[in-house]
Amino acid sequence: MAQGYFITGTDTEIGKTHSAVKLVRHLQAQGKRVLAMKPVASGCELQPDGSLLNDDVARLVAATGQTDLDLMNPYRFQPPVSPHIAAREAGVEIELALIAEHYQRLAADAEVVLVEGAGGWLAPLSDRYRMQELAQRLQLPVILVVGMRLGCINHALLTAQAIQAAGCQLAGWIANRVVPNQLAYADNLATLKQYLGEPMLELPYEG
Ligand SMILES: Nc1ncnc2c1ncn2[C@@H]1O[C@H](COP(=O)(O)OP(=O)(O)OP(=O)(O)O)[C@@H](O)[C@H]1O
Ligand SMILES: C[C@H](N)[C@H](N)CCCCCC(=O)O
Ligand SMILES: [Mg+2]
Repeated sequence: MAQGYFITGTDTEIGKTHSAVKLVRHLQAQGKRVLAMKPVASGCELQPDGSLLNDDVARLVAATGQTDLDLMNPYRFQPPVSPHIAAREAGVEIELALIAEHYQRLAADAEVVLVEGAGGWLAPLSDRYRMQELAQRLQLPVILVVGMRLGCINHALLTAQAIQAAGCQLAGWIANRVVPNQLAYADNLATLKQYLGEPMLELPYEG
């Protein structure tokens, strides 16, 4: 059975997928078989064959080589809005049990499974569930991607506090440089280290 990780972030669009792809490649370089999961994706494009494809999913499968997109991404919605709104508009009830079943099937076939949330830690999936409940249900340690920019210290500490309060394990965090020249980057990083410990990875800005 694979070791799984739930990848969350300080916000949407701060590099969860970017970081997940880097982690996939890093683990593959160690000889590990890695699979990815994006259980719920909003902001999908309609394909010529009528299916929906999310860019995160495309980027993850390009790294892992997965072919079963229904298994890794059971829930997809076209509008680029919060998943609970997209699901409600589509008349879909997101079921954690179904996601857990898909996760188990991926985990049976890999050494590491990376599960990317959507948005941040408390982004809603429905009126009942948020990303937090999904991570709890899958019982996965959490990797927190911090999009390094002004305001990220507050967002990172709030998120870390919520992860711990939920009884989840913060396995590590990634300092992802989403802006080219964050003022006082080194001091920001040092402050985050004081609270969160060493990051597992520091990713450069790739402009
Ligand atoms: N280190 C980086 N350097 C340059 N660009 C980056 C970096 N990290 C992320 N980006 C860019 O920022 C954008 C958002 O990144 P990404 O899609 O990984 O965010 P996300 O947190 O996964 O968002 P979502 O909540 O939609 O899943 C992308 O265009 C990505 O290429
Ligand atoms: C469409 C977007 N790129 C993400 N996939 C979904 C972001 C959800 C954010 C919810 C919120 O916290 O307001
Ligand atoms: Mg993403």
